[in-house]
Amino acid sequence: MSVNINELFSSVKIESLKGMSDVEINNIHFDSRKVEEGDLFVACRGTVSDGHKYIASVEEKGVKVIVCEELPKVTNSEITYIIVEDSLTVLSELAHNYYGKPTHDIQLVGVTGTNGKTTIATLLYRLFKKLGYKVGLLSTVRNYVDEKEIAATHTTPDPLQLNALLADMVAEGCEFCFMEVSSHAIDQKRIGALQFKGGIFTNITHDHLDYHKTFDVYLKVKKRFFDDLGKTSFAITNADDKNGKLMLQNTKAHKFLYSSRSFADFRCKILEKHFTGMLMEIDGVETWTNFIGDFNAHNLLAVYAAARLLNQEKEEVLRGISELTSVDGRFESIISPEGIMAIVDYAHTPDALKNVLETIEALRTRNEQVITVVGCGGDRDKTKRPTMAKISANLSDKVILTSDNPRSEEPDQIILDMKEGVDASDLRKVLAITDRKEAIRTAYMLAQKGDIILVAGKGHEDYQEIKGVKHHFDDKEVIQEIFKL
Ligand SMILES: CC(=O)N[C@H]1[C@@H](OP(=O)(O)OP(=O)(O)OC[C@H]2O[C@@H](n3ccc(=O)[nH]c3=O)[C@H](O)[C@@H]2O)O[C@H](CO)[C@@H](O)[C@@H]1O[C@H](C)C(=O)N[C@@H](C)C(=O)N[C@H](CCC(=O)O)C(=O)O
Ligand SMILES: Nc1ncnc2c1ncn2[C@@H]1O[C@H](COP(=O)(O)OP(=O)(O)OP(=O)(O)O)[C@@H](O)[C@H]1O
Ligand SMILES: N[C@H](CCC[C@H](N)C(=O)O)C(=O)O
Ligand SMILES: [Mg+2]
Repeated sequence: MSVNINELFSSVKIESLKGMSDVEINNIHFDSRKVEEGDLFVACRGTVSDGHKYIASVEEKGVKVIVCEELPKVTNSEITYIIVEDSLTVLSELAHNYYGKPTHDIQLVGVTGTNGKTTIATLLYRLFKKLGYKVGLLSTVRNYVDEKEIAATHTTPDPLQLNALLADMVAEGCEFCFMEVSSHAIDQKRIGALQFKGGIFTNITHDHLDYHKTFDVYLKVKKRFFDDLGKTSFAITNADDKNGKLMLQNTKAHKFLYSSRSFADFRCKILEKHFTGMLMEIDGVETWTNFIGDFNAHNLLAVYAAARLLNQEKEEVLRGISELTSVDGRFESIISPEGIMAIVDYAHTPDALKNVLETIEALRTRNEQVITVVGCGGDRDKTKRPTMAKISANLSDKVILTSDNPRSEEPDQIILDMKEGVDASDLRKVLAITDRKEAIRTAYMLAQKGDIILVAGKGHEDYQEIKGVKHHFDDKEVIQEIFKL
């Protein structure tokens, strides 16, 4: 596709320009390795490197236009240089323009928060499919352009992939798209130019402090998503989260609260809890749901609120919600022939782990043991390691500390970092087995009929990244093999 740069920059603030202003380009790239002759390159400053360092290499490849924050010392007269204040912001605008401003033709709803994004976005996608619409989904687990599945590499894709997917959805006739908005995506302006019909806030607890450094910065980054919503959008927040209301403090959007308490615009109550589901009262109507855990009651209420604000009929929405089932790797249970229950859950933050273990605790009927198998990812927030081990030991009868995705780190060191957090009185409950499969096998050997094994942290993931290499690994597959199912 060839595009004139005047069209491409129609909505973009340019600081200065050197070279021709009327040029046609083929593609936009922010990675020098992908640039081909006739393309436009946006030099972005990143967390590890700086795109400005690769300007010479894209010039050699025959790039036509370079967008940068500062001119290189030596410029090439055949190239147009466009100087901008912030390349990342401009990249997202160019991507949106290049793909025909897709969010002007689809109702886009973003979900942000530490936990619950995949659950809510996926359930909204499934609900709207049930309601008869063509729908798009952008999530950690997978992306969908209506029924066409596209593998996901990030929770929120980069601006080029993101807008290409949205344009695909528009071309396919999708009326709605539900997407996860990660804090990294807000900070890196991946979603910069998108026009959202609505935003949903789930909760904010400890995660990603490796990237954001402090909780306060993390909070402000999340809030920016709501600050930037337009006047005709809606913003829905969890009033039961300590920072729920703060998120909407400066938004121009119409504000709505969801909560288990009576003052909220959207309310729910849990009437009964079972291992197979919960009987809830949602907006005054008794509704059976196939989910368990107070956190899932909040997730379902957020789904309900968004569907209602997107003008869907109350009864149809509630009927649809009662038919929904759990999302891949989120509280999925597998029972062994002798009656041992394994639960696979993507809990990879302290709050998620606490919620899942408290949910299990609330459902325990006899003296079953709870055995938790858990690890923490390498090259990510190290400060959550001791807390996750402490929570596991506090709320389980036995804990096997193991590997998650160690990435480039030493697996045993991650386990040691975790173990530091275990209370002295709980140490006797804790084993350390580096190999995740062996850890799950040991949990099975320690378990008896009726016991519950929680395998936390990897959920839907089908790989384990050790020393930078991804190996096939799927918690559910491993459990099925060990259970001889
Ligand atoms: C830390 C982080 O988020 N990094 C993301 C960021 O990369 P970066 O800009 O920091 O990359 P960089 O290596 O510093 O390079 C700077 C610039 O130089 C360019 N470059 C670099 C090398 C080269 O040879 N040529 C070249 O042009 C790069 O393309 C880039 O534009 O921008 C890239 C494009 O959007 C992302 O792919 C990349 O995600 C990395 C791979 C990643 O692992 N991110 C994770 C942490 C992430 O984003 N996670 C969240 C989920 C979190 C949650 O669950 O809540 C997500 O949304 O997936
Ligand atoms: N509303 C919630 N509040 C707290 N914990 C939750 C909530 N919903 C889900 N969880 C827990 O968090 C885990 C991750 O849920 P989910 O994948 O929906 O979150 P996410 O926000 O998409 O995570 P990620 O940041 O990795 O994309 C679940 O497996 C469950 O343990
Ligand atoms: N979206 C999360 C995924 C963590 C999943 C866990 N299995 C790990 O690898 O650390 C993150 O980027 O922190
Ligand atoms: Mg997710």
